[in-house]
Amino acid sequence: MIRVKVCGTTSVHDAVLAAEAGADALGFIFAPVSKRVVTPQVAREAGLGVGPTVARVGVFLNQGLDEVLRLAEAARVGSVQLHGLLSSLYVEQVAAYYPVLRVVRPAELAAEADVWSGDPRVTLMVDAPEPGSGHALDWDALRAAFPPGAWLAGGLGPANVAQAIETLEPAGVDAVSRLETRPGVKDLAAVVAFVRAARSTVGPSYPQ
Ligand SMILES: O=C(O)c1ccccc1NCC(=O)[C@H](O)[C@H](O)COP(=O)(O)O
Repeated sequence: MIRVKVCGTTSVHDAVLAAEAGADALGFIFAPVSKRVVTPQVAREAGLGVGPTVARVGVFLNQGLDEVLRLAEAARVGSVQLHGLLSSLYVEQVAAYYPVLRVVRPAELAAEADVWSGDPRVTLMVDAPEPGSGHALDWDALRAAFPPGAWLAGGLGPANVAQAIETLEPAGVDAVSRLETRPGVKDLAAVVAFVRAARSTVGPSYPQ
């Protein structure tokens, strides 16, 4: 079944709302440059508010190993999502502590898929070059290179997520800007519609 992640959660209220809408995972952004940055304390409280079945993911952009591990621990997230220009060694070091969603641009996909193929600690997520920008990718152009098990992000929302899933069969989808009334504040109707639209698809045809 397709996994659905709602990113950019900045309050306990929005975390509960997304969980009730059926999200499998919530993203908490700890990159200081983001308009959706959240404190580890709020992320931790939000995690306690949604119960044990909703995964919590700490989201980072070009941040040092110590900072990633410190914030992830303080927030009690279960996995981390790594954006940016990062060495394989760095990703390995983080993966020694947390399962990693490694975010790659379309141009980097083939090389990164080679590096991480068969490594259960690292899952690829293909996203637009600027995270959280709402820019959709050219799914048809990605079709040949999209690896089984990878996730998809980039401009996904209620109106296009089903089409994206049908085209690329990702293992999971992730979105933020099309699910907000303003940066960092969730639009309940959009979150509900996004989860519903993703679930309306049949999901990946390969074994998970
Ligand atoms: O959204 C941000 O502000 C952000 C900033 C820095 C690093 C990551 C960020 N978001 C990460 C996400 O997982 C987004 O959901 C993903 O990039 C898709 O965003 P969108 O195209 O707006 O749906």
